[in-house]
Amino acid sequence: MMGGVRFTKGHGTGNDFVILPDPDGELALTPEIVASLCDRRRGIGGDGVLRVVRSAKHPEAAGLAGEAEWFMDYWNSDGSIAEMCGNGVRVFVRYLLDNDLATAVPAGLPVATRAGIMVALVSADTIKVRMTTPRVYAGSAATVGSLTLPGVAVDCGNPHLVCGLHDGVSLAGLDLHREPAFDAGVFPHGVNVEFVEQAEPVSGVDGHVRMRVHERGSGETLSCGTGALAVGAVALRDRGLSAGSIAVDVPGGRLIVTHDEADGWWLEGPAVLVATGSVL
Ligand SMILES: N[C@@H](CCC[C@H](N)C(=O)O)C(=O)O
Repeated sequence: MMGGVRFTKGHGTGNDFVILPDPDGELALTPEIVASLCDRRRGIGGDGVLRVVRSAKHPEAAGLAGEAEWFMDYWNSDGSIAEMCGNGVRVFVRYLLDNDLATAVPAGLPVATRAGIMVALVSADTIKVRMTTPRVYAGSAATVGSLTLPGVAVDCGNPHLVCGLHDGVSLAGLDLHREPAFDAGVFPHGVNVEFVEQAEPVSGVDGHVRMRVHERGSGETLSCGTGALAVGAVALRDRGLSAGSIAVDVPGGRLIVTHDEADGWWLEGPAVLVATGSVL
């Protein structure tokens, strides 16, 4: 397949990635290769692939090379390409730092993505990234089995549909083995669908919610950073807050979404590397 190619495995709140170092953009990645690397039984296993390539060496990022040395070339586990991955970019930064490809700077480490430049602040346990401003723009709905749930469309650089649960519907009870049905007129390129329920108050934040997600191109995952951003934006809006922080619990842990009117939208959580190896 790609004999001898080195990889690292990492995750952010259980959203896991195969990281492929390719500084000069020489790997001939295809959707089939990505899908086989991500296969959990016959491959390494992952929700997606993060190719680590110099911006100057990738046709989609060369224009950003003056602002960010590295480009996160993100692929979903089915081999499709996405604009952005919030957990992915945090794990990508952990990889750059641990492999001496970049150093953390107080002003933030810039990373190029298909959704533009993201800037990362690093601490011992977490990586916090300034994200694209989420745009809450339309009402829509998702159908899971016999249940149709109204929701709101949110553009986070990639498409999201945030659906709140009404009384009598439990988050744990949703069957997300299959892709929820959605309105292709609203989401012509597919959509990541988040299901949200309110959670008990926790200190230090303005709200606390729990979510599950069905990701475009990857199925149900343990976490989605851009999904948490979309959910956080809707939660702040629903509380009438133009700034503040929301704790978003995902099956794989907790992410914190913060909006600071002067400093933008931030996503914070753990980012961990777990193994390295080479593809046979
Ligand atoms: N898990 C990611 C999102 C990955 C891309 C998504 N599946 C899409 O196709 O838009 C995250 O942490 O944001």
